[in-house]
Amino acid sequence: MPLVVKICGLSTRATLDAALAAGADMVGFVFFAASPRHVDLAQARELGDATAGRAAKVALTVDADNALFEGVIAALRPDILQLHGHESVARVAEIRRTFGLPVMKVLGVATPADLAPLPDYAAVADRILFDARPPKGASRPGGLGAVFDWTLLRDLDLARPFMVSGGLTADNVAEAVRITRAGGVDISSGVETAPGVKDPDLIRAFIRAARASQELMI
Ligand SMILES: O=C(O)c1ccccc1N[C@@H]1O[C@H](COP(=O)(O)O)[C@@H](O)[C@H]1O
Repeated sequence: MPLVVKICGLSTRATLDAALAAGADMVGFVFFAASPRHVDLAQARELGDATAGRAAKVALTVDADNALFEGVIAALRPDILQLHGHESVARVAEIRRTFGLPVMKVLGVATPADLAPLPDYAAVADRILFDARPPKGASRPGGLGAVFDWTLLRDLDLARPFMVSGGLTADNVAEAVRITRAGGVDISSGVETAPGVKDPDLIRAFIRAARASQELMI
């Protein structure tokens, strides 16, 4: 299976176009006001229209209520909902049922204990995304450029597709894929020159390195 490459936190037409032209499989848009990558609904509509079938659109939310989902879905028309907060297993199932869209639940990882809820989430989510668990008091639960110990995912036996994120760059993505055998990779900070400022050259370099990492595994 080809590696799924997601570029997240896109907020301008130029960087979205760079990600699409470079062959991103998924493009992510952040709906979380405290994030430097937050987009409003008008931006989401414009960026969503520009994506138009060239990649899967992912709406990233953090403990969102149904009203926010309704607005985001109407504006962006996402293909996947990324749940990056403390959504319970029941809430994940409810979101999936209510909005009729695939959901990708994020699990923050720092120690083996963080993987304990994995079977329950895997039973209700379409896809799992592993990210570094944010430090206490962090201003946001992701997009911090923090790496976790990928060996915690070694030999993972999961009945769902899973992706890895957290501090990925063009330089370390091959190692992350080699250790975790993830089916996909997701990046935000590692393709930026400052928080929220995406760089087309870094986007291209990351996608190239991610694709090359898979060739190394065959
Ligand atoms: O990008 C953000 O600001 C953000 C805000 C709230 C939740 C998640 C966020 N980002 C996601 O975190 C992971 C890892 O990002 P990074 O590559 O370490 O910067 C990724 O899914 C981002 O989209």
